[in-house]
Amino acid sequence: MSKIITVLKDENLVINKLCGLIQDMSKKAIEQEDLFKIGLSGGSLTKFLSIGLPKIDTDWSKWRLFFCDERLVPIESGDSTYGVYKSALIGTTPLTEDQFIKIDPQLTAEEAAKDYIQQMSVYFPPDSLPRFHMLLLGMGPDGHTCSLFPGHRLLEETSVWVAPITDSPKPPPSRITLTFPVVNNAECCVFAATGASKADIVKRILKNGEALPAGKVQPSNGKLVWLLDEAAGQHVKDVQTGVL
Ligand SMILES: O=C1O[C@H](COP(=O)(O)O)[C@@H](O)[C@H](O)[C@H]1O
Repeated sequence: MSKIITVLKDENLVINKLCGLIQDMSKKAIEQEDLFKIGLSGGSLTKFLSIGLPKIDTDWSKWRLFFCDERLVPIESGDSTYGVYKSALIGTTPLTEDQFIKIDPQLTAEEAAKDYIQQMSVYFPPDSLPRFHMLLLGMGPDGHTCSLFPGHRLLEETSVWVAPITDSPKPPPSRITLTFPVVNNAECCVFAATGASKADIVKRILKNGEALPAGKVQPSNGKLVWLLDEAAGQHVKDVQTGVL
């Protein structure tokens, strides 16, 4: 695994760098496979992508957008990650609704996870682990990523690509999430975190090496990138690595 930790001056620079990386990865994937398979997270990432993605240069028709995790709520709810991207990206980019691989919020979490695996099987051969070109990840103040929370039994889940969770410590409680074997099989995983509220957890993971969920993201045959602004990265400037 190659690992890059970069602390940039402010959130705008994080957004520019993140979207520049997405542009480069999309071009490479489209050249090689004629399709770009990317996984999106919710939370603060929705804001970064809503600002940055409309400015990039790419062949949008080749994109297929999946969810690293999703909440089992109606699409109209402010908690629906797809709902947020739908309002922010359809109309401001050439993306269309059918390029998003969405959950069915009418299903139970268990049914939705199985259904999502079925939908993924159209794009990934069922007999090996899915290999996303890129996963865009967030990290909560407790160190969770996707809907993989500290101390939760799903951290050990290895038998399915996508798991249901009905006791998420962060509301809403019912969600589905990619599991670690899939996350760590991606070509490139990128964390973007900004603001002083993330400084302590960033230090615990990147400096102290605590085995929190976000710290367990270590793509076995891929690239890991952490993009931080000065506020989030204030305690880790001395552990910056690599060049982007
Ligand atoms: O609940 C969630 O939280 C994480 C982190 O969100 P952030 O707002 O602290 O960046 C997010 O990555 C995940 O997709 C979401 O469901």
